[in-house]
Amino acid sequence: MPITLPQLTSNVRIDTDTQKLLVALPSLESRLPNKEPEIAFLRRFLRNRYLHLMIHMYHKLRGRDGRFEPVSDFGVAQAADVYCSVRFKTEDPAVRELLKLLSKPHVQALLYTHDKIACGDYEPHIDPIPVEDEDDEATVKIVSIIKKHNEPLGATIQLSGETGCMEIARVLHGGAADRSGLISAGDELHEINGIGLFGMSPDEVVDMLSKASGSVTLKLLPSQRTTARRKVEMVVKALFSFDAASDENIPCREAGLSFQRGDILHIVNQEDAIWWQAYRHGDSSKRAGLIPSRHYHERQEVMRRARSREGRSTPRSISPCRYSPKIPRQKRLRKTMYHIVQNGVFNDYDTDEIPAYDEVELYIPKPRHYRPIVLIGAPGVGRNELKRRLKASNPGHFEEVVPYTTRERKPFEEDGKEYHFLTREEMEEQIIAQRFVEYGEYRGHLYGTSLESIKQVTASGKVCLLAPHTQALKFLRTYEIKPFIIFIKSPTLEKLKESRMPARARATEADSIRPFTVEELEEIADASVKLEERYGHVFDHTIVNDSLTDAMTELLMVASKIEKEPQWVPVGWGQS
Ligand SMILES: Nc1ncnc2c1ncn2[C@@H]1O[C@H](COP(=O)(O)OP(=O)(O)OP(=O)(O)O)[C@@H](O)[C@H]1O
Repeated sequence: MPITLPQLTSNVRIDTDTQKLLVALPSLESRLPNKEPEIAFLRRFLRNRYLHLMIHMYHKLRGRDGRFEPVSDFGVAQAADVYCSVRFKTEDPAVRELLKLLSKPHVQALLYTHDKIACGDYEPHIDPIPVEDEDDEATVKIVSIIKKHNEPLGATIQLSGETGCMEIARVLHGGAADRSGLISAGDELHEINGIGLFGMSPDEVVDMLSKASGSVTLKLLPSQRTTARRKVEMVVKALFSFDAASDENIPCREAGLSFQRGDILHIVNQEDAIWWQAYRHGDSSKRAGLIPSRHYHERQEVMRRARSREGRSTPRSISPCRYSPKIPRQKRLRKTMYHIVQNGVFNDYDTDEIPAYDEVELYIPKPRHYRPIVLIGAPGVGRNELKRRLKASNPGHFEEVVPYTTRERKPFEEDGKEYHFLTREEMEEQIIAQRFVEYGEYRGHLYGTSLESIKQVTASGKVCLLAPHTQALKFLRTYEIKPFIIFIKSPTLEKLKESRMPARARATEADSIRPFTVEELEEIADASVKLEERYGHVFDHTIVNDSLTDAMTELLMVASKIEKEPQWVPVGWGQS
């Protein structure tokens, strides 16, 4: 394809050296008759306006026409600084515009060129790369990696602000680069399979690397940094879900590790403040990917919450825990015995805390010392029904706690059987001492579930069953209690309507059958979604209570599993 160059215009002065060359061209033509097209190209080139502008600039810089003093020679680093300090303030349109500008390759190239010139680094020079010289082995390293088809190199690459060279930003644990043991963060990457990378963008290099398979040879200049690699390995439960493909800030999407809330991850590297490295538990290759650091996730979440607060027209919505279907009081009394009292102590669990990762360890079940099973769910979803059925499936093995009350004992009641009876003063004292996981008042009497009675059931060698209010979780999730929390989830509204029609509701207690209104069912479905959103990170298992038979089968299966199989628990719980 012919190359057309802009023609020289009259306002650019041709320097004397170029003039001499132009004058010499005709004699060159006569001596090289078969090179006419090349000489014609050279003529056009020598008359090109941009060449003369460049020569003009060169003379200026060399001081022939007076000197320019640069204000700074680290524009690239300054731009990177600015980028990092404002990258999270994306709600501001001016910041978004700035980030866009700073990410443009031509702006980066301009800054890079500026810095080179400002440093006086414009003399042509070729880096000596004494590859074959044994004495200089430490200067350049040639690494050959056998890479499977489609296998990533396992390293991220960036353009160094300091040197302008392509460099290894991080080596991903377990990847091809890591397995070679020869590639480190900070190494300059100069060639891939003999092809020089000068002038290429990181994306082009990544593309080139991903296409290469079989033996891939890299020429690297070792990093001068003396980073003793800190080997930290930590097993965590992810308390949020992450989709690498939709994160705008991830340095390399392909290197990201997407995960779901509840997944168990092995974090193998936390050197980077923003991107940690982890592999999923059970992944036999142990090849790590990038995951958001705790700090980065918290910042993102704070921003997301702030945005959603701005976008909300009504004031802060009430906690899903406070949702409760409008069940006639009399019937409610029979079933739940008491209402939760809102109290400052409970409120802080639902929560400004941002769940990120919970460090976990394996808990090995012990014979005759079972973790209490806690059924959590929207009021009316069926927690108590399932709890009753589970107890009925093996009454000698499963046990409910005996609640406390301040009401008068009836003649047929035994203290410690139906209730533990306390005076109001005694019970209030115990409430203040935080001995109750939940309590409430009904018709002038206090009712509550104490931590002590849960411990007693466990100590008796039975599985303690609880169906408390969500806010009790704060008191239950302790090393001493070690609850296994099962979320009883509402099915879709349509399915809820089908299964909860009075004719179909099959309660174990005949008097607990009650008709639900459509409004109540809507509240159950809605509260269930909100509960899962807010507390999902503490649930160990989820059962959708659509068909009672299916939900029961699953509950029995889970209950048997937790007595036999090791489980991930918060670190510290597994010790005894
Ligand atoms: N899967 C189901 N199909 C049909 N009916 C169900 C199902 N699960 C529960 N029910 C019925 O729904 C009603 C409410 O259940 P349950 O009392 O267990 O709710 P809950 O979650 O304990 O709520 P509350 O806190 O109000 O007691 C009961 O009549 C129960 O029999």
